[in-house]
Amino acid sequence: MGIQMKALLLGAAMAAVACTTIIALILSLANHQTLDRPYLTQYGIVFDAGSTHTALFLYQWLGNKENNTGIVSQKQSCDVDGDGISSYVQNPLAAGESLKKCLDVAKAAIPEGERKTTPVYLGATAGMRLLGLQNKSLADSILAEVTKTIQSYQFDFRGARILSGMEEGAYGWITINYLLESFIKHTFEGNWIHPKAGKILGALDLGGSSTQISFTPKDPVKNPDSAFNLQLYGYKYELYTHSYLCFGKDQALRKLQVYLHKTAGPSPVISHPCYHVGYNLSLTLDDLYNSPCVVKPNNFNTTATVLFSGTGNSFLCLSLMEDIVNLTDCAFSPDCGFNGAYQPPVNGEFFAFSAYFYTFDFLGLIPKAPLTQVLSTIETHCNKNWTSLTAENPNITAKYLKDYCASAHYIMTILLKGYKFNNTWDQISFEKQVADTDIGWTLGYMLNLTNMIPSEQSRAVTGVPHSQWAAQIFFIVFALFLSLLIIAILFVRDLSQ
Ligand SMILES: Nc1ncnc2c1ncn2[C@@H]1O[C@H](COP(=O)(O)OP(=O)(O)O)[C@@H](O)[C@H]1O
Ligand SMILES: [Ca+2]
Repeated sequence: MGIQMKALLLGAAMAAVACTTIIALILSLANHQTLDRPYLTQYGIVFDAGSTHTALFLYQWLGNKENNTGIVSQKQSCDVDGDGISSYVQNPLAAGESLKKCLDVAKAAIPEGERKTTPVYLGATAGMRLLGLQNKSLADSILAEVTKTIQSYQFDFRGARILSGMEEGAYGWITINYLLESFIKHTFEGNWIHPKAGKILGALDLGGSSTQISFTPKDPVKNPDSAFNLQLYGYKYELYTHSYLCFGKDQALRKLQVYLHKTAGPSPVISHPCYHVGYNLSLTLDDLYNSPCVVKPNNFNTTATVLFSGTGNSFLCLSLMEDIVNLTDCAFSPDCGFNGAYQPPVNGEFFAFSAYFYTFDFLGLIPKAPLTQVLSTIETHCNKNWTSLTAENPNITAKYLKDYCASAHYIMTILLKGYKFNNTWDQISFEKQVADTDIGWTLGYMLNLTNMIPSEQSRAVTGVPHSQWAAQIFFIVFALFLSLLIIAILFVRDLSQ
């Protein structure tokens, strides 16, 4: 081949490489720009109206009119002052008022033009579930008041309602697996792939009034009351989920106080093995029995008081837990949780959040610790006297500090003996957040109600995140440079021959 022909071929090759690169760059830039323009950031708000307190979560994602499937993250959260909305039985109006501070925070965080299209949901959990069972009209009037307050803001209000226990469990499971990209994974090359089925995580949520367990069992769920079927990104999941009403941390510890009261003698001073030595708690019988989760004695004197006096006996505290958690009666044996509930054997890894996390975080056992260390840490903690415990933890409110010993033993009882993690303890991680987003049911709830998790895979393609766009550009430039280098080397070698 003549020198002229070689030069011509070389020129053509270089032009081809340059053209391809320019086209790829333009396509990449166009893709990047449609997704990264600030006005395409969309927002969504969910209130978690829990039994002990309400929190607002503000989510954001990049989206456009045609494709509402951007990657969702938490922009901000806000704690509502005061107790949960179910505590406003005497003054439902004030339940509505209590939300204003956080609604103002959200309003300030969302650009004015986006507020009208920002969906707002309020979901209430076990506190309102219990109130609804006791007095439906009172629960409805609280929901009506929170509705009025949210409607007075210029957001797109989409309703305030009480979630069922199954929904609460399933949405927590969706949140975790969405954040961990277990349903669909965004690869470096820009594709969405279905990760290995084995990487789906289970969810363990310990609230104040109820507790949920949700996971995909190895075998089909045998009890239809606990099966939750989902189709996400073209894949079907059969979830086992169960919510134990009245077995949240606070209601369980209330059951324990009532058990101690009912089994104690006539003395108004009752020993409490889960309370620290030196800690005393005085309660009227009205307060003690003021819960739909306990059975009131006949004709009791509501104004009489009892004094729970801490004895700091870790062993006794643990054994008492089996008096409030029924581990024996079950019609589905051996497929049982606790309290007679059906449960297939636990499967895979789990994230434990909410009060599971708070308790283990306080004890320094996060994200996971060997079982022997967990047991010895709990014992050491329970044996501390109240004076030294409060001195060691000046910034922790007594409201929580008094209960970490009892909560820890309650947690160990339901995890090891209730759900039967006794051989799979190392599969549980105690977590609060994934990718700066809180773990709870709220994100899963919003993703579901805004149809942001398509059931078919075809709609799953979303925007290209900035980091990936940068990587694409880098590779294109690098490929161009490499091609030119190779061509130049060939050319120089040819000339010198
Ligand atoms: N810092 C903390 N330390 C210990 N427990 C906490 C802390 N913050 C919250 N909790 C507990 O987390 C639980 C939250 O439950 P919540 O969501 O209000 O109820 P539910 O989910 O049953 O409606 C409560 O038991 C509360 O006491
Ligand atoms: Ca909760």
